[in-house]
Amino acid sequence: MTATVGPDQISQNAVVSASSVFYFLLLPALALFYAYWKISRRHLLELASKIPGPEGYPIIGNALDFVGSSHDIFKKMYSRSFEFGKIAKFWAGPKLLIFLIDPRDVEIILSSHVHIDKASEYKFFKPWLGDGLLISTGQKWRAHRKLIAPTFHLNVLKSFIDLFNANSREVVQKLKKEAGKEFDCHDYMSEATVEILLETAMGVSKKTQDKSGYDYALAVMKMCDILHIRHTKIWLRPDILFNLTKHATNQKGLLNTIHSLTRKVIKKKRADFEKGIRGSTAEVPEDAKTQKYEKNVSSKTVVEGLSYGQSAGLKDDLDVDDDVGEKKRMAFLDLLIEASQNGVVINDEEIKEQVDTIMFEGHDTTAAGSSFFLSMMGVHQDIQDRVIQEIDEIFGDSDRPATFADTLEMKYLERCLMETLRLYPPVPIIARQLKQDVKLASGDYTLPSGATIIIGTFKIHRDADTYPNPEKFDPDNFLPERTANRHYYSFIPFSAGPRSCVGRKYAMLKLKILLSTILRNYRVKSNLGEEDFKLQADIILKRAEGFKIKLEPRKPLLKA
Ligand code: HEM
Repeated sequence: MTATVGPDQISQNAVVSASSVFYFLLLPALALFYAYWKISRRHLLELASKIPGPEGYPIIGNALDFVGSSHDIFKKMYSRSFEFGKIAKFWAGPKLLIFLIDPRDVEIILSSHVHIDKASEYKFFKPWLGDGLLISTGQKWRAHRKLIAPTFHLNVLKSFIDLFNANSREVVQKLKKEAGKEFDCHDYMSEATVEILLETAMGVSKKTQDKSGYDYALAVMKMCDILHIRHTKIWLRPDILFNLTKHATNQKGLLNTIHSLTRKVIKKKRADFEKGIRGSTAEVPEDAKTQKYEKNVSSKTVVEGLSYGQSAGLKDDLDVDDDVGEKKRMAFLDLLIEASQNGVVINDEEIKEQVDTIMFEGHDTTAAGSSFFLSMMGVHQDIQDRVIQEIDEIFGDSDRPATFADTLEMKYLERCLMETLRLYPPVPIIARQLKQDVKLASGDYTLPSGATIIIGTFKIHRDADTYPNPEKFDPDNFLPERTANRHYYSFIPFSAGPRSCVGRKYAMLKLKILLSTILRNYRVKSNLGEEDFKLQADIILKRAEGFKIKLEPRKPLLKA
């Protein structure tokens, strides 16, 4: 009997033989790809083998070091940092991470106009910040940096002083209800920094938003949690896996909250622009205006060997000569809207990306910096006494607003702020992707092209070779005679070089006014010591337990 073969059987056989061919070809293809991958990495592996670092497991490398809560990971990485010298490598799976601590090596990377590419980890910011200043690179970054840096020039910042005062006074009023109780000051600092940014750099009233600045700040904090999860849990890095998780759904909702505020801000500013309105439309109460108190001050920017958050010896594009005198410069969003009219330098989508970038970079960092400062005042009562004494000498019994000249007199407060940024830098690490080999200055090491370089700001700031007794809060670390003897790159809370923080001067000026206004009205207390702080670094350095302080009113409160 002859067996007959039906059409179904024929097509089944065809499928089987096609898949056999596929697997027959797939295996050699995979083997070839693996061989190519190994050969292409030979150079990287060879140079990496000369760099000290912990032993890792096959395939996953040292990825297990990144398991645990945000606080556990931070604690583990910091304690491991003492096992090695000033350079150490880690393997996050196949990815080579090299930590740099020596300021001479850090200078080579940060001062370079070549090594400006951000590490691939920054790509998780893309759905949020697009190609904004923080993550863009190449020609786009150069053109936009050139456009944006002048909008944070000191002459523009001086025009924000009244708004800094008005908003700081509102914080003092809002804090009234917390007097005498333990509470988390970060909530108040976040809300205030968002609202100050809206009224100054964005030039719109904070009433433009339906909700409070706190809702935006909360969405940003939750977004940072998600990004941190993707950085540390390497299996969540591919979009295809991430999109299957609840984090992806949460991210969608959070980005909606964040982007709806930025869209509203831009719409309002455009409408003002079309009506011929320029500058901030936020209202300043009469008693927060400084004009009648402002003395004639020189436009020098350097105070006691420091230039707004970095060593005076370091210069960047924010330190352009003040020769232009009082020449009018434009605030951030005004200038962007005007530049977009010609459509050459920046388009509408790019404006949105830059607004999102400034709103994020400008608020979460400063909220953390000010919360750590208040925590330090609470812990170190003797140091707080000296800050309060300096402020009382400047203002006496008057409740007048702080002028630019006053901020130059706040020398001890400035040293305390620097010391806070040294011990608790809001951006604890900076990461760059190398596109060519780099020879280091500190020893016979060469960083291979393709490696991710981690500038360990937190660790650099606590290096005993630079700072005697490095874990002690000591504002005298910033006395001119001490800063003069230090390597410029041993204090880099705002990064340094061509990609330094564009908001450095803005942040320092605003923080001086905000913090002095709070301390003119309250004394800070704390039940906890620094040893109780549980640090975590989900993008921005925070206290995992919250920034818990207590406030005691000092005298009748400033008028709102
Ligand atoms: C205490 C407050 C602040 C700290 C500690 C801080 C720190 C930093 C650091 C370390 C970087 C480099 C990040 C990196 O390379 O990954 C940076 C970049 C940046 N910051 Fe800040 N920042 C602060 C406040 C601000 C403010 C107030 C603004 C704007 C109003 C701002 C806008 C930016 C922008 C746009 C960049 C990207 C610059 C570029 O790549 O060209 N920052 N900041």
